[in-house]
Amino acid sequence: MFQTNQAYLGWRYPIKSADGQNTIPGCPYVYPNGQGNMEKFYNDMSKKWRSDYGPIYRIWNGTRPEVIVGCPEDIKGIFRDSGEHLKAPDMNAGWVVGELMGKCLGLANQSDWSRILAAMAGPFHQRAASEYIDLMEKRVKKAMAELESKKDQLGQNGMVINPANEFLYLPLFILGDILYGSLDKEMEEDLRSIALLRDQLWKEGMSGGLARYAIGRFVPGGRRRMLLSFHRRWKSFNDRAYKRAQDSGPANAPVISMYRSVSEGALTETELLHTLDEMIFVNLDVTVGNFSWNPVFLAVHPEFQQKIREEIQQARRGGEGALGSWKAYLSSTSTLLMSSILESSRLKPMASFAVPQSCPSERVVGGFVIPAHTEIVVDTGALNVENPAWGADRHEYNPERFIGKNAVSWRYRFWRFGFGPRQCLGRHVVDIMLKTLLAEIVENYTLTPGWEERNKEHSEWAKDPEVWLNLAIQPTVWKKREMHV
Ligand code: HEM
Repeated sequence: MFQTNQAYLGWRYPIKSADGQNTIPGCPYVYPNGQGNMEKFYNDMSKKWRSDYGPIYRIWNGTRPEVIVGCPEDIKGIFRDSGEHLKAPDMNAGWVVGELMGKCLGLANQSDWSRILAAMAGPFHQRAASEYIDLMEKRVKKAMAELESKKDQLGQNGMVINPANEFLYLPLFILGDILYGSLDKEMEEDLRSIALLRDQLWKEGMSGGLARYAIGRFVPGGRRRMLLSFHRRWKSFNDRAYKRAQDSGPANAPVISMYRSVSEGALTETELLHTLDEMIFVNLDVTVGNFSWNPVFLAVHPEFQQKIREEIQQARRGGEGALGSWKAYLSSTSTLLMSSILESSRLKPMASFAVPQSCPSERVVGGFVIPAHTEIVVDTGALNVENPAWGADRHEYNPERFIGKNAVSWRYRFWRFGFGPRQCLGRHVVDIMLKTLLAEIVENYTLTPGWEERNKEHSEWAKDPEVWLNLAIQPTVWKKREMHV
């Protein structure tokens, strides 16, 4: 059966070199999941596959082919019209993932994409992002105070911190405040507990098997019950949040206009709930994972900690060379604070592979003819780290490489929020969120490594094997700085 599948899939999805002589290299199909998503994300096979097959190759996500690419020239040819791309249905992960977010903005195509975007983008425009700084600072200070209150458990000589544990719900609450108008205690608790259920379902979905193939829908049992419970609770939470915002919340809470779009027929209820899921839950993991490496790199590099601290002190004083005000500092994209976030995301991209998407027309990529509608995936490490354009020190942590440079200069060689006309909707807001949190930490604490084997290169640092994204597990020691005691 395996041989037949392999031969059939090769015939069904031919990908040949431009001269027709060679077939694209890549992994053989393996029943039932191919190389997705456990191999691709959880086990992060990127280095091995790159070394086995070269810069462009094919894997199987279930029985769907995915072409992996990682050269800037290829990325440019593929993503210049990303607004016209087709996203893989349900991320090629199967029906459970589809039930959670299959109709969200990030997986919608072409005219559906523009329609959902028009209804959901309002709160995430660049000009809106800095308006959330007060709200973010309030949430960050609350999270830090909670951390301080655990000091006795965590140790007087410095707290051993795993940011993924301590700040897990911070982005959830910040996004909740933005979307629904300041969350109350009950809503916080509700969101926290729905997030736990959602996390269980997501893991099921990503593990494949019956959660991938449609037949699994008809298998009674725990998975179906969990899904039903999640759908019921998620809808009920949003309906209540909408009603609260309408009756007594801020009149401009975005949830109000989003619900209005549904009643006016511009958006279906499922599109609304799936996009809110994407914004709140999918991006909770993404944001925490992305943030988690920052304290780890800074702990190993006290010299950059100190430089960022000096920059912060100058901005606080509003002195010469500072950016006028604290909010202007947090909004700026040309500070060392921002550069350190960029450098950490460069060396530890949010995931080893991007979400699959296909071009509406044939493309010749790396000498191979990729037929229209073939799903393409970016190998983020090949692009962000291995590409020689980053220079001889490309494997080193050096935030200053971004200083004085314009984002256009790394447009197709740095994967973070996607490429071309279609990119992450939350990018402006999330950058300010990350800067607000990191500034608070660096200003108030000195960070040192808290893990064994400190002399290991960062390329050997393990990521959390239980999580599909790149999530740091190296604990750091945070010691309160004297001047603030
Ligand atoms: C550091 C954190 C984050 C990273 C690294 C990140 C990265 C990404 C990436 C790579 C994409 C896919 C772009 C593509 O189509 O190729 C994306 C899409 C998206 N992100 Fe983010 N994201 C982050 C946080 C957030 C947050 C907090 C939100 C909340 C609003 C958000 C909302 C979205 C949405 C709605 C899309 C789909 C956009 C579309 O297809 O038009 N993201 N993000």
